[in-house]
Amino acid sequence: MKTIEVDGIKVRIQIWDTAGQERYQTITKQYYRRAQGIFLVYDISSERSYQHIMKWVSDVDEYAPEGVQKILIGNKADEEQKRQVGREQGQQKGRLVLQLAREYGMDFYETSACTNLNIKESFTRLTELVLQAHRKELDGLRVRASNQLALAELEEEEGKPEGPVNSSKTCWC
Ligand SMILES: Nc1nc2c(ncn2[C@@H]2O[C@H](COP(=O)(O)OP(=O)(O)OP(=O)(O)O)[C@@H](O)[C@H]2O)c(=O)[nH]1
Repeated sequence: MKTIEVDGIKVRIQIWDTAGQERYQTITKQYYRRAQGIFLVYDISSERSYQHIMKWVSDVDEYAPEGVQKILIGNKADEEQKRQVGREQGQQKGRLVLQLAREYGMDFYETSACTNLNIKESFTRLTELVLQAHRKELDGLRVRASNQLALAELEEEEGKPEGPVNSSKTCWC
């Protein structure tokens, strides 16, 4: 659990670090179901880790809720001398890193847990995206609720007898 401030609002976020290894996949997939935001992380010094990103993307598409927010992260940016995946050069089935991120609607950051590069920024951004999505969903619900209310009022109005009810006029004696 961590509390961060986004747009002046204090937000408590729960962070899960899922295991990357294949043998923990069954457990990992269970975490997707309740996720609101996901970082897809590769290691810039490992082309192999970048090649796995597409598999993570398709798992997220399959197991995470529809509106889940995703950010692509190239970690270990401090390991420049060991870099195998460039921001521009890293290829994933012919797509460059930035192209891949754009195609899947993901923001992209290079980070370093060692030097703290872009750590706060990426967490703040993901939280911002989750809040925005949440607000949109709430706005949608509000519009739908007020439409239904208006419809109900209209139906009630239509159900009423026309004109004012005047007891003296309805009396035949
Ligand atoms: N140089 C450098 N090393 C890092 C960075 N982030 C993590 N590491 C190192 O990379 C190794 C693996 O880190 P983990 O945090 O265990 O990676 P993980 O992705 O959670 O690994 P899985 O348990 O397989 O999912 C450790 O030795 C870390 O110290 C970074 O930004 N820069």
